[in-house]
Amino acid sequence: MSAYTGTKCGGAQGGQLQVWEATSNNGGCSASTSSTITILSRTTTSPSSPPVQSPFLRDFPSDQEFLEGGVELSPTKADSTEDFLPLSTQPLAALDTDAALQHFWPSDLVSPKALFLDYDGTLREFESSPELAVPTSELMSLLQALNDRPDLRPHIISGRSSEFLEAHFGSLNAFTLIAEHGYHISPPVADGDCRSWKLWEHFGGDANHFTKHKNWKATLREAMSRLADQNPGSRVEEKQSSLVWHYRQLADEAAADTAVAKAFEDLEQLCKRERLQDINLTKGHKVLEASYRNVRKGLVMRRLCEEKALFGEPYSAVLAAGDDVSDETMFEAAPRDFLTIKVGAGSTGASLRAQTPEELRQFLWRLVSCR
Ligand SMILES: O=P(O)(O)OC[C@H]1O[C@H](O[C@H]2O[C@H](CO)[C@@H](O)[C@H](O)[C@H]2O)[C@H](O)[C@@H](O)[C@@H]1O
Repeated sequence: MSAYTGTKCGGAQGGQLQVWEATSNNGGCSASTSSTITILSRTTTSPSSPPVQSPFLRDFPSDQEFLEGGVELSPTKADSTEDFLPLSTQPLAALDTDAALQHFWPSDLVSPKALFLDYDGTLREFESSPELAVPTSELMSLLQALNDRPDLRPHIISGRSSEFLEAHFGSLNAFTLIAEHGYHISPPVADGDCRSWKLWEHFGGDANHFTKHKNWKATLREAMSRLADQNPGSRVEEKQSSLVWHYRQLADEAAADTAVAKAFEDLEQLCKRERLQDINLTKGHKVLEASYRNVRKGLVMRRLCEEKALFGEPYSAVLAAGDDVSDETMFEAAPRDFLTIKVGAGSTGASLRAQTPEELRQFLWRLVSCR
């Protein structure tokens, strides 16, 4: 297992490190190259070893403190990854043997292992409306068990609001909670302490405080409300950095598909007309979501992994699981030896697939029990 890390001025330890230039397992194509450079600090990096441009980080604002790209400490193990997982997506059962699991999830290392877990459709089955999809007691026991393992660094990385995540998972003090696809982040706290939330901006990302989102939201809110009126049963959910049109409750599926295709086109046109350039329109599971373009789960996951490494605590393994379009950004940003798990049907860049949230939860219970 290679620890995926990054470097930051003053944070990286000196020595020979392996730079991961470009790795993607998207669509089953993994292309990675690596080169060795000596890193002391950004200012001492030799001009003959320029910062490596990573395709996953190119949307970051110019953050001079970060060397773009990641650092792989033990590339030899990554090379043998394909012995365990071919490039195409495999059933999660491919990790049934202890040897395969050990490769991605070693139990003999002192460095912690991180989990980036999406919520709706991944940890928890869908419901007809967001209010109904609260965590079950079985899910809470699983999350508590992950929380209690000192060698794990669990994260919930969700499209849900910070209020929802805090209300249901705030007491899981070892968890990092990531709301609205990365717009808000709440780091772990000491047991019993209150949580605080920071904008993605504070982690080097470009979030823009929500007051700056007022204009585009005003325009799209009106259009989405019209959609809800025209399609009885559908509704609009508003979060700080996004607007979501939910249509799960439209009974006539064929009519819903037509309405959704038209709605997507209309909203796209509206964004063009009004020059709402920073807005991403995505089709998720029975939702159309308009959100701020520079906040994406993949960027956030990668930056948080890098930050740990920069401060001398690289993860020995990382698992990312999700079911939807927003989770694909995590799979795209993940080096090949991250454990990436798509939940449910549909095309994916993940290495593994669990058929249902239930199957994923069983797998997580297995991780809880291995020492
Ligand atoms: O990133 P996630 O944790 O997967 O959140 C994505 C969206 O989840 C919610 O909507 C989804 O779950 C609802 C409850 O099961 C379901 O009714 C809806 O059809 C799903 O799309 C949530 O309401 C959104 O805000 C999140 O962006």
